[in-house]
Amino acid sequence: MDFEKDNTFVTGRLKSVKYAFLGAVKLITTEHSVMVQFGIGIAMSVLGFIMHISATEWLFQTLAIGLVMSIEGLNTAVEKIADFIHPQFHEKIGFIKDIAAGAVFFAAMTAIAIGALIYIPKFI
Ligand SMILES: Nc1ncnc2c1ncn2[C@@H]1O[C@H](COP(=O)(O)OP(=O)(O)OP(=O)(O)O)[C@@H](O)[C@H]1O
Repeated sequence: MDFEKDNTFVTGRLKSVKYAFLGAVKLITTEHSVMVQFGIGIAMSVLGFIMHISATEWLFQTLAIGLVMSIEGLNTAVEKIADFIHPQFHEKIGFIKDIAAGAVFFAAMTAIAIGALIYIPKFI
């Protein structure tokens, strides 16, 4: 069955936002890795309120949470495409999945560094 694209400017954009929101809900409710990242994001936000972090610290923390969840979502999409186009073992599929996971690693290390810079001085 062909997918009919809505090319109207206003309704087309509104539908894109709706599909994007539904996609975010699908990510959070079906993907364990995204559930974990979402849970960590909520926990860090609660900690931010408890520790009364500054506006600048909120900016960096919010960016870090968004960065990790976005890259994790894209990594999940890459994994799904890879499994769809080639479910069997293939060296190149392994390489593609590894480098997509590597992108999550960069984002996660950045978030850990930001978290450490914000909270370690408050605990020592
Ligand atoms: N079809 C395949 N061919 C070759 N290697 C694969 C294949 N599928 C997975 N792998 C290897 O296994 C690793 C994990 O793949 P998988 O799809 O389970 O990702 P994951 O990060 O564990 O998934 P999830 O995010 O769902 O927990 C990949 O990074 C890759 O090295």
